[in-house]
Amino acid sequence: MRKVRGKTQPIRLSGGQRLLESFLIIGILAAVYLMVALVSFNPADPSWSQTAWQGTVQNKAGAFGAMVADTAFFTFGSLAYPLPLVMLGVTWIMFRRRGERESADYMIYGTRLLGLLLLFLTSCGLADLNFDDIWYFSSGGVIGDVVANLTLPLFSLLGTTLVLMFLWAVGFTLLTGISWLRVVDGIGETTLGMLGWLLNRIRGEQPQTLTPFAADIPDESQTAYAARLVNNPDETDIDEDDVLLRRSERIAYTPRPLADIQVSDTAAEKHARMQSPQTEVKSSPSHAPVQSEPAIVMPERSKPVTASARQPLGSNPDIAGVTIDDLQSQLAENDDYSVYAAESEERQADAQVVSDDLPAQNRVDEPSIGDLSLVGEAPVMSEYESVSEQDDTVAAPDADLPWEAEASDDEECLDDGREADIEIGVHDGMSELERAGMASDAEYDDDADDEESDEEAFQRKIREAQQAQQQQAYAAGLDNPFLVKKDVDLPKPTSPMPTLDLLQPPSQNVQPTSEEELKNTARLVEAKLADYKIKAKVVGIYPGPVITRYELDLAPGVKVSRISGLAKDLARALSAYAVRVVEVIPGKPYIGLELPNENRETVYMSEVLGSERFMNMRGPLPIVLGYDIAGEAVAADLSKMPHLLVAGTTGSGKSVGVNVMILSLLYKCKPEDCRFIMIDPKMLELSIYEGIPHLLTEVVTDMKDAGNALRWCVGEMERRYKLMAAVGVRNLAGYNAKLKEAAAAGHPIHDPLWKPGDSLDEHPPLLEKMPSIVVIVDEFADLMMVVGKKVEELIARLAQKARASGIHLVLATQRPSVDVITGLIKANIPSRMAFTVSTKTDSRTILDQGGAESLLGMGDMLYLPAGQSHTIRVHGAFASDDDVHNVVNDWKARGKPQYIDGILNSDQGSEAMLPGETSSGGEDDLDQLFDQVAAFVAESRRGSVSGVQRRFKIGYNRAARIVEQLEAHGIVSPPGHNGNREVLAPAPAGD
Ligand SMILES: Nc1ncnc2c1ncn2[C@@H]1O[C@H](COP(=O)(O)OP(=O)(O)OP(=O)(O)O)[C@@H](O)[C@H]1O
Repeated sequence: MRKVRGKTQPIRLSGGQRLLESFLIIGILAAVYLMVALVSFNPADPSWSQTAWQGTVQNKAGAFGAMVADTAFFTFGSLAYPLPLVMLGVTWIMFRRRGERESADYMIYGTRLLGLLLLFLTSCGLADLNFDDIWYFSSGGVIGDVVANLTLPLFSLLGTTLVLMFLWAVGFTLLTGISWLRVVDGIGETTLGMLGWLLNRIRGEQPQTLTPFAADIPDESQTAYAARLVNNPDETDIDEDDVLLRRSERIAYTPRPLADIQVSDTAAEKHARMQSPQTEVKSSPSHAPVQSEPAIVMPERSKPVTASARQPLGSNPDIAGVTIDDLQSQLAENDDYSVYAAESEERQADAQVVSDDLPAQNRVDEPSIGDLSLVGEAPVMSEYESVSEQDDTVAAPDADLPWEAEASDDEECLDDGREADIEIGVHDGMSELERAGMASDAEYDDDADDEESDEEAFQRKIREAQQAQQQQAYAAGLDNPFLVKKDVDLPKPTSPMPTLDLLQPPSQNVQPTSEEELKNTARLVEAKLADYKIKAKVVGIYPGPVITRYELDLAPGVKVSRISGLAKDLARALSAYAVRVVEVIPGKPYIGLELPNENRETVYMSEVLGSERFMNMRGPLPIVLGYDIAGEAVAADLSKMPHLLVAGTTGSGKSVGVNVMILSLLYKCKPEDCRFIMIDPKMLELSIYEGIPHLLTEVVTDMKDAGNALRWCVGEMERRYKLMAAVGVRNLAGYNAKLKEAAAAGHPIHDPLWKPGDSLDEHPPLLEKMPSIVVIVDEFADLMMVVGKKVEELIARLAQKARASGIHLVLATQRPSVDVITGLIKANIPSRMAFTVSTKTDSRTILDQGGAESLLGMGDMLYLPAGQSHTIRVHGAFASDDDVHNVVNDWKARGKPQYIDGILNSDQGSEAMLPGETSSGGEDDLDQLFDQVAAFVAESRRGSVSGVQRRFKIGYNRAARIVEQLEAHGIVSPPGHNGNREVLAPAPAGD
């Protein structure tokens, strides 16, 4: 069954699907029945053409079966036998298409019908002419009789047979749409493949002697030395390392099938990827020795390829004409490839002269489309070739744009005019190669920097260790320098805000994909889609830091859903980790196919933070996310989101993503602009921020406190709303602007909500600037589990109203299930960020659409901005723990946090209470139900929270609080080992 892969079918079928499935079942039944009837046909049974009044019916399908079989034989003759198979085939085809709602193409239906008719008529006619009759039926049935009778007088027996055969072929094509040319191609290809295999096997058993420098050097058997060897066969003092002096059988090279050759993974993968149907024939093993001939320059030739040889096969003019001794001495002198690279320019010039003189077969040509099979030959490259290959890319100082430099050559070798149609994208006026090139130029400098910073870090640690030792160690073992907190003696930074040098500098060491490889992949994509009968043309290639997008122009009538369904098959066919299909590219009539790059670049946070886009952002809460597929920085404003849901499986890069957001805020916002409440059930991820002046309260790790913190936010939100109403503004920015304006005008605004007695002041205090508050919850599912439904209500309440009051939520979870990301939460949090998830359902839970299951992990994400339906693929920026530490220490040195005490208190005042909740605070403020619960507990002798919850129909939190109050009043004992509490109060009298 051709199931649409990657798509989970709905459990219940639609109306049409039900009918089709019933049709399938009935079709199978009818086919089986007909088969039984035909096979057990007995000419003596009563039927349309036979009369019998008595006796039992012999046909196993009964009297009806006998009639059916008789009719079938009468009509189609011996061709009645394949009828059940045809029936089965037709029902199966109809059934398997049940998921595809293709628009009715009457041309196709018409040709199919015509084809079927032709097939029937010609098959019956041919059977009638060529087969023996069965029983009393004509072998072609009545149809065959008619056809034969009509055509025989016109064409005679031979002519009729020929005409019918050709018409049969026409009918076949009309019905199935399979081209005979393809059939012929297929047969040819299989035959060639088998011949090649056979030849390979045969040749594999006969070792071949390959002679190096075949064109220039006389066969060694013709040399005087060889003659001496022949004369003195016992001579043993031959230099084993000398390729010319060794006996020819010592360097005998036995060609083996490619699969047997030990190759590096990369080479094997490349070979697999590059093998397109068109190139398979060309890559027949018979080419191998011929192609590898120029490469047999070194004795090391037959060694398996080493790591240094994992380079794409390309032109290699340097190697031509250089003698073995030259190369060996160079290698001995310069085992550092960079030195070799420095010399390559000079040698290139020399080599160019020499290579012009060389015989044609000794030159390695530019790889062209037809040479794709050569890629599989990578294992036969010598180390020298790969080194000089590196030279080609590394030592091209004056070629700014390597692709452009090679473009003219490439255009020449692409004789196929359509190549020019493919646009290889450079979105930002700066190609992928340029970026990587710049990064690799900077690499050497970076190395030096790295060394410096390592040294600095080391010395810093030593200093800290000494300081720690000087301090009185308050407990043995706790004076370990690695345990001591680092916030002592931090020098105060001089810059107003943290600088980018606190972050790891970008250092890319990634070989970008060549233009040729991209085009090859594009062709492969087209070929693979053609295998699935999808006609599409690659019209644009956009290489990015992590993936490359191929834009496809689909043939008219091809539905994009077919390609989406094939995502996994395509990934397999293209040997890719995952393929994501972008069904709609806004503003373009194409679809996108996103394939992971072979070499993935890391997106460093310092790069993205330093981007023009982020630098120029003016919003109140700017954050960076990473790079988009084209390598452009993606930045957003949290205040516009205004809340964000982050989800992805464990290890997908959520925490790094959240850290990047926090760091971006720390880079742009002062504590008076933005404050954080961080909730971290995992106790590891956000605790690192403890002590920065932006915190409103210490990082919350206890989930009960987390509930209180959210409650405080609700109270703060209500307070802010009242203030804004009193000041007459509609949002936080307006409020802050108005305060500033009033202060500048000499009329600072006093708190209009202040009442005497609220504080010890005589007059209402002045209103102060209100910062935005960002509430970050690192594992939201934990919070939901521990605190329960209340959290959902608090979050929903905050999410609905908090936007204007400048309170923003960032909720991260690794469990994107509907019990965590509930409808209520989803409806109120419009911005979503999905990292890799395991299933399409999870992706739908987060984004309301699939796609996140095809991401590549390590910060690869889909970002759905508020109010949009198109996701943006972003490769998340990477911030290491050291980066976070540095920025945190920088802020810690600038100031201490001023925590607000009440945030984690359970008594938040009436404003933070949810509907139906009552305030219950400290010891003196007993819950309204306290007396009743005390009476109940004393009477029932059970002091469990759940008992109180059930009896009084109250939430867990409140019940737990009341029970704690009972404990404080000595009515119940503290919980024992098993969590049960003993009732200490005496039972009521009369019990
Ligand atoms: N943007 C990125 N670039 C490169 N590597 C990344 C990126 N983001 C994450 N990683 C890598 O993935 C690893 C896991 O990331 P992270 O800890 O953020 O995952 P997580 O989803 O938070 O997992 P968990 O839920 O278990 O904490 C990181 O240690 C890092 O090596």
